[in-house]
Amino acid sequence: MKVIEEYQQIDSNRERSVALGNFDGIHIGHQKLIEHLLDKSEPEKLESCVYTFINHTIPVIADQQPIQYITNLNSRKEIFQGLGVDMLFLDSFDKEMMTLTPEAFVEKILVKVLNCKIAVVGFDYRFGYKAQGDVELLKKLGEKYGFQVSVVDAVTINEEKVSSSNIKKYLKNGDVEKANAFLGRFFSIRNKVIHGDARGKKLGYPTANIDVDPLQLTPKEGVYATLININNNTYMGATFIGTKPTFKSEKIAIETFIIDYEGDLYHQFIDISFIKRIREEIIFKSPNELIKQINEDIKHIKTYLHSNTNVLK
Ligand SMILES: Cc1cc2nc3c(=O)[nH]c(=O)nc-3n(C[C@H](O)[C@H](O)[C@H](O)COP(=O)(O)O)c2cc1C
Ligand SMILES: Nc1ncnc2c1ncn2[C@@H]1O[C@H](COP(=O)(O)OP(=O)(O)O)[C@@H](O)[C@H]1O
Repeated sequence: MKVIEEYQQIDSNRERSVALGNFDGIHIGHQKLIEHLLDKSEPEKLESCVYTFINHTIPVIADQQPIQYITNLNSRKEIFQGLGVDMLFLDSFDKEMMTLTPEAFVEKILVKVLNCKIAVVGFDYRFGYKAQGDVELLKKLGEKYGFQVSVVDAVTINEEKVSSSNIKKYLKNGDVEKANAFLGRFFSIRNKVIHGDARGKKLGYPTANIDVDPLQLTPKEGVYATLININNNTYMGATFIGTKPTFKSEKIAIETFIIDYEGDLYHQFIDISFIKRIREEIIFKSPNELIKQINEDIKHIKTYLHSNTNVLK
C-alpha cells in the first residue's frame, strides 16, 4: 500500500475508486465500506484509495483541543494495508481545506488530483465548508464530473448503530467487550515500554509501563484482562490503568504484569489488547493488601482468558 501525504506524489492519470471518511477505529462499518471499495475497484481495474485526513478536523473547525483517537495513525495504516487497500492518501485539514465549498472539494481533490471514477461513502457522509455537502449532493456532482457514487448503509448490532462515537463511549465506560464487538477485533494500544516508579519488582509483580500518548484514547481506569503481543508472541496480561492511588501518584499509568514472562522490555514496543475490565482501581491500606488483590486478579484473568479466547495455546 502506498501512503501519500503530498498532491505532487499522485499520478492523476491513473483512474481510482476513492473511499472518503475519518475512519477512526476502522470498525465493522468502516470495514464493510472498504470491502465495498475493493469489490467495486477490481472489475474496473481502478486503483483503490482511502482519502482521509492526517489530523483531526474538529480542532481546526472549532479551535478546540485535539481529540483522542481510538486508533492512532500507525495502527490505521496497518489495518488499511491488511484490508488490501492500494493507496492511503493522508491529506492535511487546514483552514483553507475547511473553507472549500463541497463543489470545490470535489473538483479540486476528487476529480483533478485523484481522477476518481467511483466514490464510496457511508450513508451519513458530509463534506465541504460547514459540512454543507451530503450524499445527495455528491451524487449530483458525480453526474456533473463523471464519477459514480456508491453509498454504504449503517451496520448495526442489536439495533445499535456501529459508530466511532459509540465505541469511544464504551471505552470510556470500561465496556471493552462492546467496543471489541463494534471494532470487529480487540481494542488495542501499542507503545514503547518506559521506566515507571521502580516499585513493581519489589512488590513481586514487575509491570511494563507504556508511554501514554495524549492523542490515544485510553479506556476507563481499572484492571483489565489483556493479551500482550511481544515480537509476535502472545502472553496473558493483567493491565492496570490509573493513577496508583495507593502510592499517591498523580500521573495516569498504563502498566501490565505479563503472566509467565521474564525479561527486559525497556524501550521495546508491546501491543496490549483489551479483553475485559475486571475491577475498579482501589486505594489499598498497605502494599500487602495490594499484592493479595493482584494475586486474585491474576487467577481471575487466567481463568477468564482461557475460557473466553482461542488465541492462547
Ligand atoms: C493487576 C494490577 C492491579 C493493580 N491495581 C491497583 C489498584 O487497585 N490500586 C493501586 O493503587 N495500584 C494498583 N496497581 C498498580 C501498582 O500500584 C503498581 O503496579 C506498582 O505501584 C508498581 O508501579 P511501577 O511499575 O511504576 O513501579 C495494580 C497493578 C497491577 C499489575
Ligand atoms: N512478567 C513481567 N511483566 C512485566 N514486566 C516484566 C516482567 N518481567 C520482567 N519485566 C521487566 O520489568 C520491568 C518492570 O519492573 P518494575 O519494577 O515494575 O519497574 P518500572 O517501575 O520501571 O516499571 C518491565 O518494564 C520489564 O522490562
